[in-house]
Amino acid sequence: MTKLQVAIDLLTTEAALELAHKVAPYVDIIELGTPLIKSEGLKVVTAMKAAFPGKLIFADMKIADTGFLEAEIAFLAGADLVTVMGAVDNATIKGAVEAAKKHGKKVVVDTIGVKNRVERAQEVTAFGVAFVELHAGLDEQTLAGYSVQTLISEGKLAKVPFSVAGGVNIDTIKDVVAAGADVAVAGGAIYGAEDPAAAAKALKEAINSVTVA
Ligand SMILES: O=C(CO)[C@H](O)[C@H](O)COP(=O)(O)O
Repeated sequence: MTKLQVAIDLLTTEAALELAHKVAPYVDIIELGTPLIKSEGLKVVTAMKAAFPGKLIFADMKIADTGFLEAEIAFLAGADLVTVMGAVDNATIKGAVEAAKKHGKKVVVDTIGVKNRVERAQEVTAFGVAFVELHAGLDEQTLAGYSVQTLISEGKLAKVPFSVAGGVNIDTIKDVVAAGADVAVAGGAIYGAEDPAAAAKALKEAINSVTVA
């Protein structure tokens, strides 16, 4: 079953916790977005894990260097999953995976800016990462011609564990599930909704309505 991940791209711990309390019944993974972590520090990760010990806490660190060190500080703060950039040196990804093994946690590779996402997804999967995030960032999503369908097609081709992130919403989430994604990531479609709980519930129901062959 595809998991639903809420990406919290808000800027304060208070706002993040308030949103998480509304949507937690419908999501499997709570992501603390990169701007949130940069704004609040890793104490937001600690606060979220303390509030939701039964949820997977995803720290979107977007690690680009010192993979072991940066992954370890996020794991020690309470993260279950951390992101490392797919575009960086393999040594950084392998270092983060080593830290994950030491702490019994997981690494996700984020493919923002990667030219050949399918090939890179296959390469980094061999390093022992949990899954690869086929991802178009918030800036890329504003460019003319952007479509989340590109990421969905790449997921089908890659044949490795993957998530899709980049404007996933109620109109596209069933395609994400049908493509075999392990995780569907929704940020703006939840925190930007008038009723975030209703939006998260609808996304979860859409996931549940799809049976993957
Ligand atoms: O990691 C991110 C930006 O770098 C976002 O959290 C991710 O893209 C999901 O948010 P949205 O659904 O609004 O695109």
